[in-house]
Amino acid sequence: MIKNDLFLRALKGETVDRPPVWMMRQAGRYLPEFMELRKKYDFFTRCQTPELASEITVQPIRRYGMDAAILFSDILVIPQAMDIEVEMKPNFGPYLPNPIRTKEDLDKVIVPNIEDTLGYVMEAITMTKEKLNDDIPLIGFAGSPWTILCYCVEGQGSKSFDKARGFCFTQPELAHQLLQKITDTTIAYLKAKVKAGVNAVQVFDSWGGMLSPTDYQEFSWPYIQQIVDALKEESPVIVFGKGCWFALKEMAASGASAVGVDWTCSPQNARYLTGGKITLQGNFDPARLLSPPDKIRNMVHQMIREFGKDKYVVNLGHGILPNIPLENAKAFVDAVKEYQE
Ligand SMILES: Cc1c2[nH]c(c1CCC(=O)O)Cc1[nH]c(c(CCC(=O)O)c1C)Cc1[nH]c(c(CCC(=O)O)c1C)Cc1[nH]c(c(C)c1CCC(=O)O)C2
Repeated sequence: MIKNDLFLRALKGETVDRPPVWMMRQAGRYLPEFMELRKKYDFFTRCQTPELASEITVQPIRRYGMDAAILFSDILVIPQAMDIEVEMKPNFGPYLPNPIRTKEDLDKVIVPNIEDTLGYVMEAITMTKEKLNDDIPLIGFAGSPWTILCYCVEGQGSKSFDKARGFCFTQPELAHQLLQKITDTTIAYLKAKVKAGVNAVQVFDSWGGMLSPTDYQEFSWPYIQQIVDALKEESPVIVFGKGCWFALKEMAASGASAVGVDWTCSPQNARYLTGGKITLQGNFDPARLLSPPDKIRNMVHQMIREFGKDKYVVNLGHGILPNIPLENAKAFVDAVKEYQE
């Protein structure tokens, strides 16, 4: 039994005194105690060493007391496990030296055995659960197949992922084969995470908003739906798509427990588009955490009033920025905890 189960209750749509709060990318981005570890260990060493990954996961909890923890890892451990080389270059971000562009490239991509390739993630979950001591739930995550394809084809981050979209539109059969391999791997991976102890899973479709609504229905949504179908009996699933307000209706009807919203969609519009029944998560503009703490407090209270305190998880509309002052992140979490109707 989890002592503070506010987050899990909100995912079930139960009535709560105040909504739960956590922040996307809360682990490993802006905390000084994280920057210390970052100096000593490279990125994938941090991911692959359960002692480090679990420590980084609980750092923000110790400091701010969020209502849920998210496991420190990365969405790109999936292509890595599929035999696609992934590097994390300092001051550059992800770099995949052999991107997938042809049938020959695709044929080399495997659907791996999860225990053999990603067993270290399960060990990190076990160790994190021990550290959390059942105080709060632990969230596991994966990228959406489309978002993973973006990196596999582009070979690096991008403002518009033109090569990835071009690959889908010139070689759609190959694109669908790659998306299916990623989906099969992701389903096995998330099931293993649930078995290892995570209490909910979130699918990040960070680049879904790069697609037109029509192309989204072809290249992103069906694969997320497969993941929801495969996981929903075993765990609550949160679906988050950046820039995907046009897909909120499908997301709400998918069987997911909650739907993430970014800050370009108002709470009222998000409730309208999702039909008012499903739990929503979001949607504070991450750059708004640069406002003074008093302003943050007022804006958070306003946001809760607009979403409503029930069927709601307070979060940012995307990941926290690395340059957010510590007291501003604290003001965000505290504002939720002091909220009263
Ligand atoms: C698109 C995406 C990635 N990774 C992720 C996404 C989806 C969420 C989103 O849209 O923000 C998800 C992610 N990445 C990381 C987490 C861990 C948990 C957490 O941050 O709360 C999570 C949930 C650690 C990380 N992943 C990465 C870092 C920074 C690198 C480092 O610490 O050396 C961390 C802490 C590297 C990474 N990984 C990725 C990029 C683009 C980068 C470089 C830029 C950046 O800092 O975000 C891919």
